[in-house]
Amino acid sequence: MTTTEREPVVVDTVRDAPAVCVRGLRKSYGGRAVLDGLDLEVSHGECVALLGPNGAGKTTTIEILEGVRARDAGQVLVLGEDPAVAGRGWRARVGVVTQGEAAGQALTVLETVEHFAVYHARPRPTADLLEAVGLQEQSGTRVAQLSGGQRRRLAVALGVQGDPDLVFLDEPTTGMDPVARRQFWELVRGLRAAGTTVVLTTHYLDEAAELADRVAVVSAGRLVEVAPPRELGASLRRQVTVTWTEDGRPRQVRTEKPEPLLRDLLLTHRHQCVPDLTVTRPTLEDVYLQLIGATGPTEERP
Ligand SMILES: Nc1ncnc2c1ncn2[C@@H]1O[C@H](COP(=O)(O)OP(=O)(O)OP(=O)(O)O)[C@@H](O)[C@H]1O
Repeated sequence: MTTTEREPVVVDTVRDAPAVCVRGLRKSYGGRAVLDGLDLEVSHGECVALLGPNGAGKTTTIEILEGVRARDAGQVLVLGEDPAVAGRGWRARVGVVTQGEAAGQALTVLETVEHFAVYHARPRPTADLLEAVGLQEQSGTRVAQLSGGQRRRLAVALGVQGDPDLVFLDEPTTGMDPVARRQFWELVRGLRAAGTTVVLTTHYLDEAAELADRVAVVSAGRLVEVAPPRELGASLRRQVTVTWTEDGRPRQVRTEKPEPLLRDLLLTHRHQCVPDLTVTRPTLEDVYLQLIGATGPTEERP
C-alpha cells in the first residue's frame, strides 16, 4: 500500500447507533394522549432509569420498546431494529421483566427456570441464576407458594436467563424487602459489568441513583429531563433553601446566593441565634418533585 492509499473507513451503523433510539413517540388511549412526543436515547452498555409519577407513561413506553404494544407515531429503534416488526433473532437479544406474573403456579422454582431455559440458545446456568436472585433456598417451592417479593425475583431471573444484550425491567423491585433489593442491585451491576444495556422503571429514587448512569424523568408523556443522577435538575440544585422562624411564623426563601440573606438575618438578630435557621440544598427527591411539578411555590430571591 502506498502512502497515498488509505484503509477504507468502515462504519458499523448498527453497532455505532444507540442501543435505544426514540423520536417523537406518541400513543393515545381512547383519544387521550399518554405519550406526547417522547424522545430518548440509551447507549450500549448504559443503564437508564425511567422515573415518573403514576400514569406518566413509563410502562407504555417500555412496552412499545419491547414490541408488545403498538405506537401511534414516532420512530423507535432498539438494537438497530423496529420492535414492532423485529423477528425472533432480535427477541433473543432482549430480556423483559414485566410488572405481571412471569410464570405459572404449579411448577417449582427450579422446574420453572429449567422449563424456560429451553427457549434460549445459551441460557445462564440455573444454579447461577437462582443464586444471583437469592432463590436457592426456594428452588423446591411451588410458584404459588412464593411471596410477592420472591415472585419478582423469579421474574427477574427469567428476564435475564437468556443473557440478553439489553434488558427491560419494569418496576423490578416493587414488593422486595431491603435485602432482596440490594441483591437485585448487585445482579444489575453484574449485568452492567458484562456490558448489558439496562432500561428500568422505578419509583425508588435511591434505586435510580444507585444503578442508573442517567435518569430520565417522564411526566405527562414527555421527557422532562435526562441526566446523570447527580446532575439532574442542575439549575434547581444550585438553589439553596433557607428556612427560619420570624415573629412566630415559618419563613422559607429559595436562592442561588444565600450569603446576602444570611448576612441580613444575622444583622437583624444582632448575631444572636436566628430561630430554627436551616440552610439546605435540594436532594434528588426535591429535584424530582420539582421537575414533575409536584411541589408548591416558595419565596424566590435572584
Ligand atoms: N390498555 C390501556 N387502555 C387504556 N388506558 C391505558 C392502557 N394502558 C395504560 N393506560 C393509561 O395510560 C396512562 C399511562 O399508563 P402507564 O402504565 O404507561 O403509566 P406508568 O407511568 O407506567 O404508571 P405507573 O407508575 O403507575 O406504573 C395511565 O393513565 C393509564 O391508565
